[in-house]
This record gives sequence, structure tokens and C-alpha cells, in this order.
Amino acid sequence: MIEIKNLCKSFEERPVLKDISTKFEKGKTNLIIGQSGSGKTVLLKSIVGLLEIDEGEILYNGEDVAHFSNKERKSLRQDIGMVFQGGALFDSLTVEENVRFPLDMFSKQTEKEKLDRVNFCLERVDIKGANELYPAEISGGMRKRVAIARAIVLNPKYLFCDEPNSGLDPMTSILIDNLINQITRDLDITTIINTHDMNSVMEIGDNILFISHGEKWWEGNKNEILYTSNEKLNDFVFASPLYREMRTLKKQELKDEQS
Ligand SMILES: Nc1ncnc2c1ncn2[C@@H]1O[C@H](COP(=O)(O)OP(=O)(O)OP(=O)(O)O)[C@@H](O)[C@H]1O
Repeated sequence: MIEIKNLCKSFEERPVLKDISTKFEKGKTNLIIGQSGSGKTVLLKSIVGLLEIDEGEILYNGEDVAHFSNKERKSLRQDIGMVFQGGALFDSLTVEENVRFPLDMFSKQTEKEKLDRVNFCLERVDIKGANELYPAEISGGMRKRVAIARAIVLNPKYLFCDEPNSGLDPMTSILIDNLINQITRDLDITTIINTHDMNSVMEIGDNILFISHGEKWWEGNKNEILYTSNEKLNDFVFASPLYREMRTLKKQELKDEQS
């Protein structure tokens, strides 16, 4: 589990995150949503330690990272898998080399063990026979799968994904969402996803944090969001007639399940 307490972050005295507290639970898909520029990426980067915070606490399994020794920080870094916006694969490396990269950096496994692990992870994300291909030779959806395989190759406890569906068609987005959701449960890890995708919100949001202008406005799960009276959140999530329609259908589905 990851907990943040009273987190504040400014850039040149311009506050970007204002006193945010929340918990991201283990074995659950935690989503951060909010308008463009609301502070989602800054929050994610602060949690993984890519940005220094001004105030507050970031606790991994109850331990404040501010008090970690260098050794503990290094160990935490290896427990973190990241799927960056756009995938961020190395263009000059093959699919296999991309996924093996963290193993080459951090593990002392033999070549055979590394190859077995790479193939296991590629199979886990449903990619077979693409080991020798380069990122430019595969589709956007496959590149996301490779990025996920690379993110889980070191068996992380925490998985961070920044806009994993950006640039994907709706069908592929659903497949990627389901894959991340399933991996989160199978590996029992803490997953945090930044997203704009309202379909993700309604399908895989075990825990949803809504931020606006750097402030926490709402949190809850994918069922609770259907019934929220929070005006700002409603305007953001159910702005389009399509999503309002989807909300009606989902509410009916929930009623049917309960009766
Ligand atoms: N390194 C930086 N220096 C100065 N300002 C920054 C920096 N990084 C982010 N910001 C500012 O912080 C605010 C929040 O940015 P952030 O990237 O977190 O938004 P976001 O919610 O992730 O947006 P999007 O959905 O478009 O990716 C923006 O106003 C941005 O300009």
C-alpha cells in the first residue's frame, strides 16, 4: 500500500499540488483522474521520487520514503515498475532487449534465466514471436504490452502507469486496461494509473482520486462515481451524452446484480 499525507508541491512558488492525502491500496487498480494540467503527472512523479516534494509524507507500506537510506531507496526503485506515456521503449533495441533491459541493469541472473523471465513476461502480456522485432515494427497496442512486460520483469510491488491508453483505439484501450487490472490482481501489487479515459474509470476503477487544480476533490470507486453529487466531478466525467448514457446503463446493471 502507498499512502500520501498532506502532499504539497510548487514550481517557482506556483502551487501545483495542494495538501493531497490519500491511500492507494494493494491488489487494487487505483486511478488518478483530472483535467489536463490538474497535476496528475506531477503527483505520480512525486510518488515515485522523480520530483522532490515541498511538504508532506509519502509512505510505502507505512514507511516514510524521506527517512530511507540510499540502500533502501535503491531497493524501492527495483520494486517499482513504470509504464510511461507513449511506452518509452528504446527504438534501437528489439522487443526482447527492451524487456530484458531492467534485468541487465539490476539482476544477477544468468543469460538463460533472463531469457526465460523475458519470455514469461511477454507471454503474460500476450505477445509471442515478436522477440526480434523493433518497436517501429509493431503496433501501438503491442508497444504498450511490451512496456507493461518491461515494467513487470523485475517482479515489482508497485506499478505506475501514466496514460497507458493514450493513442490507442477504444477496443485496444479496453484490452490494455483489462491486462493491467488482471496483472494487478494476479501479482497482488499496488497499481496507480493516470488516465483521461472515462471507460477505464467505469470499468477498472477500484479506487479513483479526482484532482482539480492540484486539489483533491473526490475519491471513491467505479460504482460510487455513478451516484456522486459532486458537481465538478460530474461535469468532468459525465460531460458527454455518451457517458451520461453509460452511467444510466451501469446503474441499471448494478441494480440487476443486487436484486
Ligand atoms: N517541471 C515543471 N516545471 C514547472 N511547471 C511544471 C513542471 N511540471 C509540471 N508543471 C506544471 O504543473 C501543472 C500540472 O502539470 P501535470 O503535468 O501534472 O498535469 P496533468 O494533470 O498530468 O496534465 P495532462 O493530463 O495534460 O498530462 C501544469 O500547470 C504544468 O505546467
